[in-house]
Amino acid sequence: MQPITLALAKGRPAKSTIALLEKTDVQFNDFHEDSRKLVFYNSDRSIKLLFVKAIDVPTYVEKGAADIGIVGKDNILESKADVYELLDLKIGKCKFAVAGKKNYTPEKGQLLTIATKYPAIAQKHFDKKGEAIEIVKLNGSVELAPLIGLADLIVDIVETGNTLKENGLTVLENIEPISTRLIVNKASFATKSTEVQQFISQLKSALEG
Ligand SMILES: Nc1ncnc2c1ncn2[C@@H]1O[C@H](COP(=O)(O)OP(=O)(O)OP(=O)(O)O)[C@@H](O)[C@H]1O
Ligand SMILES: O=P(O)(O)OC[C@H]1O[C@H](OP(=O)(O)OP(=O)(O)O)[C@H](O)[C@@H]1O
Repeated sequence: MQPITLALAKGRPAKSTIALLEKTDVQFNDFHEDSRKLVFYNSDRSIKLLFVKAIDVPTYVEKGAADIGIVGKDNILESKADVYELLDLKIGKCKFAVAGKKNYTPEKGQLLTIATKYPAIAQKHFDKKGEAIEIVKLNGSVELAPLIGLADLIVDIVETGNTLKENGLTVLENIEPISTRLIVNKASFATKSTEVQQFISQLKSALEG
């Protein structure tokens, strides 16, 4: 058996992912999501875990720095990485949506300004609809943009809807559902097929059990 490297996204879904792994034979004994350590090993050192920023996970996997990645679909879509997506872990569930002020209606022929942390996803959504937009890239608190006239609308993650509600905004259009996914490097899928398949089947059993 060859060792495999797993890139796990920091952030909200990390705890649930580790809890899922704990239902398999894969245990990272000294792992803690608040740890400042970035590299962990399972007990027989057959799996090396890299604990990295979510948006970087698809890059680690595409470039072969990790064989497998566990990360939100939002980051997979935004990175446009060329990887295989093989399993939905059904955790970290939320969705992408276009949101804005209630009853927002643009002027005819108006070039919409969209604030978002996810420019590639926003661009793709409006390209599909054949609508030209201008993007304002923000790194957080995106809901503020329509309130202060920085943008007409936002493209962002919605989970409970509380952030929109508390800021007087509403979902105007659903884009697509998001959850945590398992991705695999294309070369590793061929060269480490046994190890990758074994890891995936363990996770599948944990998900079903
Ligand atoms: N309400 C939510 N808001 C944002 N992300 C969510 C939410 N619910 C689930 N997720 C998932 O959690 C991931 C982000 O978690 P979190 O916001 O903790 O990350 P982060 O490390 O703070 O990210 P960033 O550095 O981009 O702010 C997303 O990639 C998404 O897949
Ligand atoms: O529908 P809700 O349950 O309210 O969750 C959605 C909110 O959570 C995320 O923000 P996050 O907390 O990551 O903060 P940020 O604005 O700094 O990105 C997301 O960008 C929304 O703002």
